[in-house]
Amino acid sequence: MSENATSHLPPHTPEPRMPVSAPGAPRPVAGATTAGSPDSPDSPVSATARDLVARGLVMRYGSDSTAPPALGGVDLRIEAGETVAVMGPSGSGKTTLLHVLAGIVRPTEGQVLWRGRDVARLGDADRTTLRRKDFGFVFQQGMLLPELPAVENVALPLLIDGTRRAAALARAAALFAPLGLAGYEKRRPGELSGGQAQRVAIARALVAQPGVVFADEPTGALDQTTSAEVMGHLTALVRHTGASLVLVTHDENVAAWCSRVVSVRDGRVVGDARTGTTTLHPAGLTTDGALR
Ligand SMILES: Nc1ncnc2c1ncn2[C@@H]1O[C@H](COP(=O)(O)OP(=O)(O)OP(=O)(O)O)[C@@H](O)[C@H]1O
Repeated sequence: MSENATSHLPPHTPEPRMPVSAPGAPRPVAGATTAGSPDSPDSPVSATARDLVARGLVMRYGSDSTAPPALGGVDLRIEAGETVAVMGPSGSGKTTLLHVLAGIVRPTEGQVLWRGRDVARLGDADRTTLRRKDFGFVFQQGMLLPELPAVENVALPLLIDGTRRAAALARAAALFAPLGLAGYEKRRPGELSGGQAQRVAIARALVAQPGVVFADEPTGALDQTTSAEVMGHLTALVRHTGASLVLVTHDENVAAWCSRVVSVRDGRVVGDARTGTTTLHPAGLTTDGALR
């Protein structure tokens, strides 16, 4: 990512308030510090309208009230600009938590507050609009439309939202150089490597400048080197746009790119730690945590 390339990006909000670390490998999660009381969803400390707040989330699939719930009472505040990895054993509720926070499924109990509204209680149409305008998504398999060129895949959220075609394609194309994809705009997904396809998916998730990006095992299908490259691009771009990131992963190397790690077990949050990580681009182009 070059400075010239990033200058094509949309205007961005100020960088999040994180300590700065040197470029290079991300810091290990083992060096994490325990998050303090400001993370309590009820804490007024540093609360902003762009925080995503979960209160008392309970999720039961099906009607058996005696079965253990997938979420057993989750309270969480994700501050604007934070990059949060959600970790935990298989079946612990990570994906359920991500889906509830993103308004993909409704919780059995509890609230998800975003910009003064309870996402969990919005009607279907409002939740769909919210997911389209305010939230971006990256999944393990990029879920790109195979028949469309990469740039049209990226432009899709804007086109669906009514942006004129030329403007949508221009905004989409502006993301290719920062993601190291210059020249790949017209390739179809089948003509891209796994890592390139995931970078296209990242561009699509960010093109509408969402407030929160949700990513479920975004590098789960990639090797370690490609995974690090994709995570570098994802976290750098998210921070550049001022969005928050909520990322589900099993991989500590992936979690280490995030500024905070939330551990989930049996549907409950059992750990919450700051890693101190900020923008760590693989190319080491920044020394102050900012993309220019
Ligand atoms: N659609 C569903 N219907 C019924 N039960 C479900 C559904 N989705 C998840 N569950 C159950 O909810 C619990 C939590 O599942 P979830 O997928 O959230 O866990 P996870 O931590 O993301 O797991 P993994 O790491 O294996 O993806 C599990 O017991 C799972 O079987």
